[in-house]
Amino acid sequence: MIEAPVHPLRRLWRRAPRYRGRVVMGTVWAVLNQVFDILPELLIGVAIDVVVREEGSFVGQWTGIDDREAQLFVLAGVTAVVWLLESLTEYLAQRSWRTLSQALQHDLRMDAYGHVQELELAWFEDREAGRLLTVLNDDVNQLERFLDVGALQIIQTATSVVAVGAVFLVISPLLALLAFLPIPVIVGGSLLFQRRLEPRYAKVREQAGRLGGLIGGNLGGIATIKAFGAERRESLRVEAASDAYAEANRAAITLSAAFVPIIRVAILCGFMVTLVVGGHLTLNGTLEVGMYSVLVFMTQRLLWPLTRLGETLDLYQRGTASLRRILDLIDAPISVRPGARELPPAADGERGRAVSFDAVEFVYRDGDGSVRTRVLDGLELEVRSGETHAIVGPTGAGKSTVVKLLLRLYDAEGGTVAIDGVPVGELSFESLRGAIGYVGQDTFLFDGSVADNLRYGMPDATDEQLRAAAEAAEAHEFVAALPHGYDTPVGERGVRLSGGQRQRLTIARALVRDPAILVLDEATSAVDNETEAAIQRSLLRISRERTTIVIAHRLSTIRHADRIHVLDGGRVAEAGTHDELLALRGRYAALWAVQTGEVAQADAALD
Ligand SMILES: Nc1ncnc2c1ncn2[C@@H]1O[C@H](COP(=O)(O)OP(=O)(O)OP(=O)(O)O)[C@@H](O)[C@H]1O
Repeated sequence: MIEAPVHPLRRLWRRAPRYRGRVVMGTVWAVLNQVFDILPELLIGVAIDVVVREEGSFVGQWTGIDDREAQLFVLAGVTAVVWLLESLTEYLAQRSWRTLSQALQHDLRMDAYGHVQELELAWFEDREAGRLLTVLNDDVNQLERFLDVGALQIIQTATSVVAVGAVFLVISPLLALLAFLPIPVIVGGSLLFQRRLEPRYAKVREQAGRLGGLIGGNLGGIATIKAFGAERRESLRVEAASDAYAEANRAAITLSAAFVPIIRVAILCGFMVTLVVGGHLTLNGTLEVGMYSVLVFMTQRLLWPLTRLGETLDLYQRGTASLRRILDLIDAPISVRPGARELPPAADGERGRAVSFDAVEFVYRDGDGSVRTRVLDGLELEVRSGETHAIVGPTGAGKSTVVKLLLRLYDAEGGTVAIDGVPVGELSFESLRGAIGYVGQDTFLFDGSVADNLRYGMPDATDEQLRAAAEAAEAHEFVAALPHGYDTPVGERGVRLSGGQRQRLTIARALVRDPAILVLDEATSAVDNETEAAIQRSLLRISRERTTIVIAHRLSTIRHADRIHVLDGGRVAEAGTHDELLALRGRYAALWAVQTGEVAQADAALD
């Protein structure tokens, strides 16, 4: 049996018990406010009653005051008190709902963002960052609007229908029946509207997400767009997405705009019935004049707020559609969860940690679990503490994947990845990732100063530690020459620095934490010869004190490694020192011949 989906408001109610008291209080203020809001209209009827009925008036009987002038003063006093109470409860209701909506939108945004950060990398690969941004911003704002305005409107409308209905019933059950006749039509029509509007709003949100995703992606890749002269093409794509968004909105608006005029007709019928039938009853003496005027006013009170039902349902629709997306994001299951263990203290005199891959299997999968790419198939690899190992192999062999499994950016599907014998899955993320200094292919820097970026993995690092790390990565010299030294802003993603400078800073950033294991994934792939030589020199220095794993295409950079693993077909095809591998005359020897051969040919061409 398929379980019916739980309504998003119910899901919210269940997950936010700390807000329940505030929702109840906000509702109480809103109900009281509506009651005080209706009372002045009753008082108008009472005033007319004073003028028409002389001594026998309601106020006269109730207070025992005969003088009609005095009766009017009493009435004015009561009116003043009612108005004051109406204003006060209005203030309290508004304040309750608005502060509630602020607190809730903040919490939901933070819950969603916090949860998204916990999700594994594979989850992000199936989604566009811009779409997530839309949920975290637009959807949260939409919900805020509903709580600010819509929730209050719903409570107020419901209260006024019930309160006015009660007054009608007391005064004239016949007229109550007649005045209420349009209500089923209005409510039924509204619900019908709502049902037809819902898919249209879902489409609007969907298109907003697509548009956000496209623009976010384009702004991130603006340099590539410019380099390929693709501005016009991208403008057209954004235009198409923006058109689709406007079109989706148009479809929703066409329907929602028709709502109020249709409801007005129903209200007109109810109003005319009260006017004519009530007037008739008054003329033949069945109904007091004061009562008649109360009922005419009350019909307005009863039916007019229902014209807002369309707008309210609009807010409700948008709000719940957004809430569903936010809650779905918060409830997205996390599949790569941290363990609870800490790494045991390093053995005496050991500066590094041992790393091992034992029969490791790994497959990249699509969101539905189907195989996208089979990468590792029984990988065996061991790095002893303090040694420097290199992983080489043809492009796409799975070298980067190996280190991503070590960092647990993904989880292996079979076999064990371990540090000092402890499977990485059992370690807390702090312990695991705190032990590893990772320099990826993508030299991502954050908007901030050089020092901010260096401190990223260790916020309380001293200036001396930053400088030592920068020196080890041969970055100190160029940083010192920047206009503000370590305080120079690097720009978003480090755009104000050269590729080589960024590369050296990312190495320094990893070193600030003095990690037991240093992982360099193609750290010299995008740099000039001078930078490569600088990184080579610093590598020799920094790798002495820790375990180092280097992934490299240029074999010259890793020829001094303690051991080189040649990855092919999902496993280590050959392993040994540079000399041993050359002697083997296998894959490595062939790769080496190609690379050195190229150098020899280039040299020959230059001669
Ligand atoms: N997120 C991903 N989703 C699906 N397939 C992926 C993903 N990342 C990598 N792959 C695929 O997995 C294989 C191994 O990728 P990996 O990046 O580990 O290779 P590599 O040996 O580091 O390559 P290179 O030397 O080009 O950097 C490749 O075929 C790649 O296309």
